[in-house]
Amino acid sequence: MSHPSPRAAAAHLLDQVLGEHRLLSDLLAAGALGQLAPPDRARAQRLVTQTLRALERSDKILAKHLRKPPPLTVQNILRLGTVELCMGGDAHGIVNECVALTGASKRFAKLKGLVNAVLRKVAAAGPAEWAILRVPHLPKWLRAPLSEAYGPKTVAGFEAAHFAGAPLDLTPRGDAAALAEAVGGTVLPTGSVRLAEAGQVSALPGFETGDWWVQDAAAALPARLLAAQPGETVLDMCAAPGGKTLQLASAGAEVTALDISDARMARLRENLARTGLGAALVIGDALTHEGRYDAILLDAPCSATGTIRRHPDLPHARDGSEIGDLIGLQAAMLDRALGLLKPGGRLVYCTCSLLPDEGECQIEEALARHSGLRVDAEATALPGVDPDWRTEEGGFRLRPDFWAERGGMDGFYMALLRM
Ligand SMILES: C[S@@+](CC[C@H](N)C(=O)[O-])C[C@H]1O[C@@H](n2cnc3c(N)ncnc32)[C@H](O)[C@@H]1O
Repeated sequence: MSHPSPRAAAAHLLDQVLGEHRLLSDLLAAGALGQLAPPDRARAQRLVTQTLRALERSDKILAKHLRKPPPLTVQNILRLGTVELCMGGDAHGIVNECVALTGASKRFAKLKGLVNAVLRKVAAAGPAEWAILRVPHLPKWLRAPLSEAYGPKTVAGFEAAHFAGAPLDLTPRGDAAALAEAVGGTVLPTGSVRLAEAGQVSALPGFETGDWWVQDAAAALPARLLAAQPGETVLDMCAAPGGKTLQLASAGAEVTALDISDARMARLRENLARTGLGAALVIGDALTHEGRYDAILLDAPCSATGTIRRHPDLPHARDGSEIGDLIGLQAAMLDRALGLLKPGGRLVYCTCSLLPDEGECQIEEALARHSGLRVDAEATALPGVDPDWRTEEGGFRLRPDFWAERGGMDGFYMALLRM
């Protein structure tokens, strides 16, 4: 059986993201690139993410050469080819394969000539036009609420960070400096280790022995804020795939890792096995979970709008219509979690969202609902954390435009609550 080329696989993924509004992470987890060898898989993934990041630019360039948009599949082949051509790819190979991809389908074969003619024009003039086009904007459903919350200048900074993509961050299990030396990375002020180029993660030194795990520097901070102590009982309430569970377990806490998704829990199990760390795994609903804990980490399901650097499909696959339900779920989970704390217990609430409705506002509203609840603002004075990141209600807000010179960070909100 012949395997698809990385370009063919990337074009098919674009069809599913842009036509069926599927998330790339779901498609990949379901084995969308399973037929490809690891280097081809990495190449297909790179092609699709760079095309999604630059969609606005490619559409602008293509619009000059098309009287009306072709069917989505052909449009996606053209987008893929345009982005590759404008980013310095080999014109001959790109044009030929895009024409062949169009011809591979009976339905679209008649458009081979169009694809050939358009991409030849793009190859000639596209790269110069590309260089002067603006940084792609977020779609309106997200740009409007972000502009209202942060102002248009800050949102432009987010967009620049999204367009630049993300480096690879590792959370060390032991000494950060030793890990940085072993993998050729740098130690960030908050203790994560950053590599400019991801490469093949499983080939990095210390992968097999579980000396580190992949986790954005921003995502590593909620567990540091909770500061679990050896022997404490800690519930990681929405745990999978488990970056934060690993941090809590490596601090010596007795961790219960709860998540509703069987498939995501399987990844948590693999991560624990690789690192040799221990946690009790429970597949279940946070809203009905019982127990009593010294500390709880609630990394609630959210719009994930803080992770667009890494997931450029999200603004295109989503339209914001699910956010209202997510906000309701987050508040219900927060209330449930507070009821599971032992007297004097503490809870970190966090979301990888840029929307204040899923962060700052959740805390303000929880404080209004629960008398005796307070935010521990002093706890945000963690090593490497910039005081400017602190927010009025006592938590902190991380943004993709922070640390721009170092390669940015994911957007995140977090606060430590005490009963
Ligand atoms: C933001 S992710 C968690 C990421 C994780 N904490 C980490 O650091 O790797 C949110 C998780 O919430 C889980 N989830 C969604 N609804 C849930 C529910 N009702 N009960 C428990 N888990 C739920 C999802 O399956 C998802 O894994």
